[in-house]
Amino acid sequence: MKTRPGWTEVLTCAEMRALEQAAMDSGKITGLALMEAAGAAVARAIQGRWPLPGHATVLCGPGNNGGDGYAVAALLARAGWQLRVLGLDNMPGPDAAEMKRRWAALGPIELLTCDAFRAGADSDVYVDAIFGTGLARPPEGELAQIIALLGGLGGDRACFAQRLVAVDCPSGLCLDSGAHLGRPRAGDDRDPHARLTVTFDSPKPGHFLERGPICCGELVIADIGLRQWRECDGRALRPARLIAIWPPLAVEDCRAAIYAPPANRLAKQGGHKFANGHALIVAGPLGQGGAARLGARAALRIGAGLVTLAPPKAALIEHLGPPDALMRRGVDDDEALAAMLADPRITAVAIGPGCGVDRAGALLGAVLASNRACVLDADALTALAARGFEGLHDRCVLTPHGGEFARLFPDLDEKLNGPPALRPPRHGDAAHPDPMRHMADLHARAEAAPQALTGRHGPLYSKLDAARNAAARAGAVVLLKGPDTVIAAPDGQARIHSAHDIPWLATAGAGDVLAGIIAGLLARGLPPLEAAATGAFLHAQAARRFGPGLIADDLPGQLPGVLRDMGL
Ligand SMILES: NC(=O)C1=CN([C@@H]2O[C@H](COP(=O)(O)OP(=O)(O)OC[C@H]3O[C@@H](n4cnc5c(N)ncnc54)[C@H](OP(=O)(O)O)[C@@H]3O)[C@@H](O)[C@H]2O)[C@@H](O)CC1
Ligand SMILES: Nc1ncnc2c1ncn2[C@@H]1O[C@H](COP(=O)(O)OP(=O)(O)O)[C@@H](O)[C@H]1O
Ligand SMILES: [K+]
Repeated sequence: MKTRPGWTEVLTCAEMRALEQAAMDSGKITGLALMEAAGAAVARAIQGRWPLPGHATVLCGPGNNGGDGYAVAALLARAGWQLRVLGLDNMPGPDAAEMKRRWAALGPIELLTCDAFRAGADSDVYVDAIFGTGLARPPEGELAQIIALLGGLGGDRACFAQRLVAVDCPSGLCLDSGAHLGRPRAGDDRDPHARLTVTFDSPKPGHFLERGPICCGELVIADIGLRQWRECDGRALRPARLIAIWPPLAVEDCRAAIYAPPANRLAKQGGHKFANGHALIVAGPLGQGGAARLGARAALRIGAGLVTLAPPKAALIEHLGPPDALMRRGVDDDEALAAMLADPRITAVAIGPGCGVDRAGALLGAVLASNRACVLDADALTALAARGFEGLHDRCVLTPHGGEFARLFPDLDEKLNGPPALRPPRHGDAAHPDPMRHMADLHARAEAAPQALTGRHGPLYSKLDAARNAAARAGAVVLLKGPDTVIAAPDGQARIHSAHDIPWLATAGAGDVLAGIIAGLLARGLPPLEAAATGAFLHAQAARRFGPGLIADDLPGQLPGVLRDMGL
């Protein structure tokens, strides 16, 4: 798969383990060196934010995450910090054991118990190195109570939130799903909230999904020496099936994507407006035209060469106002729509916003039969749920919010929102005898059957799993909305866009604008996955640029500024 520069690659926990194992097996890099680099990255991040040495409490768990903790403690102590280290009396793996031994030469290790933790003096910084990517089941007993203490149970939240530094993740967070194991999926007050999370090599899905962005605080992605190895020896391992759109890093990519010459066959018409495509936005009956108009305006602003709004003839009168650039044509039934779509210059269709379920159901067949790139949103999704997926193709983009997703894919929604389905105890991914082969197998399986990959990654069924399964089943791109928007293609490729920083985007009509932006990008010839992912990013950027107080009508007008801010 071609990865464009500027996108941040995301690795599942299994992929991360396989990568580390392959690097170690190559003989070019040792586990101890990786752990030293990980510890150094965390210590550096702490010293960058607390420049004067102070008092730190480091909580070390039973595995390699704990090993990182001992490494951090040793480095901070050497830098003049006063340390208090709490750990377990188990025998960790060899690298963590070595780090523990090194720390033990510098200072004591108290047993990690609730009482000991509570009894200690107040610290400037608390380092959470209890669990990282190896969390396999909900924390229990003493460790669960300590994690709850970190969450600020008893009104201490503010006390910890500003002082908690998480190694890889706040403990208890599942780095594949972004949910806390053993806690309500929506999160509760006991989830630890870090000021800062330092992760290694690549972010994991859980940093962006569900509770992840809320609980991780500032996210630092530290190179621990795997980058160089990956670029040389590890090329074949490129696990780029999953890519996050992360606003600061996506800019270059959007520039390429939007202003690359349209890939559609009309490109040969050079600078003609048709070279930028023609988007058709289907509208609904009289009195319900606002949603489609919002979409049409967005499609124009994002650069579709022409945009036609198609309400029933009787509703044309509702659309007499601006923008004058918008064309209007009455379409009463599927025959009229099919006749209109016989014009090959129409390069994309959006149907659903304000359409009415009956009208959407009546017109859906003509949209799909035209084989055009299309966005199916709102009422078209409800109609689709009743009609079934027949006729969908790989240039369709479905844009459900959670409720529409549940109507379309009730069983997947049940898995996502029902009682958490824990995977059996660890897969032993890292212990695979041939990690190179293992990574290749993971990806070969995903090529053959994308759904085979899901459920293997983490203890919990994630929003990413759900979107991938849905896309594979529908044979279309699925964009599952929310503060974390997941976009998945039938071949298993996926993107994540995190919009936790812009809660004001959750406003009536915002989804209609998104449908219009994606339709405009499709009309311009962007492939469906790129149109959906780039659209989600630009939509969110428009909301960021406007700020609180936003209503959906404000979004299209922000798009020129968003493009300008990106230097376009
Ligand atoms: N070389 C490398 O690989 C590098 C790794 N790095 C670091 O290692 C971290 C991953 O290390 P990890 O795989 O050892 O997992 P970790 O998160 O420490 O926890 C696993 C331990 O916890 C246990 N356990 C799990 N759930 C439990 C529960 N509910 N309650 C109680 N116990 C539970 C589990 O036991 P088990 O499931 O086998 O019974 C196991 O003992 C990663 O996040 C990064 O920080 C970096 O240094 C870079 C180099
Ligand atoms: N909490 C949130 N923070 C940021 N964005 C959100 C949040 N919740 C929803 N969104 C985004 O707001 C938009 C709402 O779309 P949708 O639910 O279709 O609304 P409507 O049907 O009113 O247009 C989507 O782009 C979604 O991803
Ligand atoms: K941790």
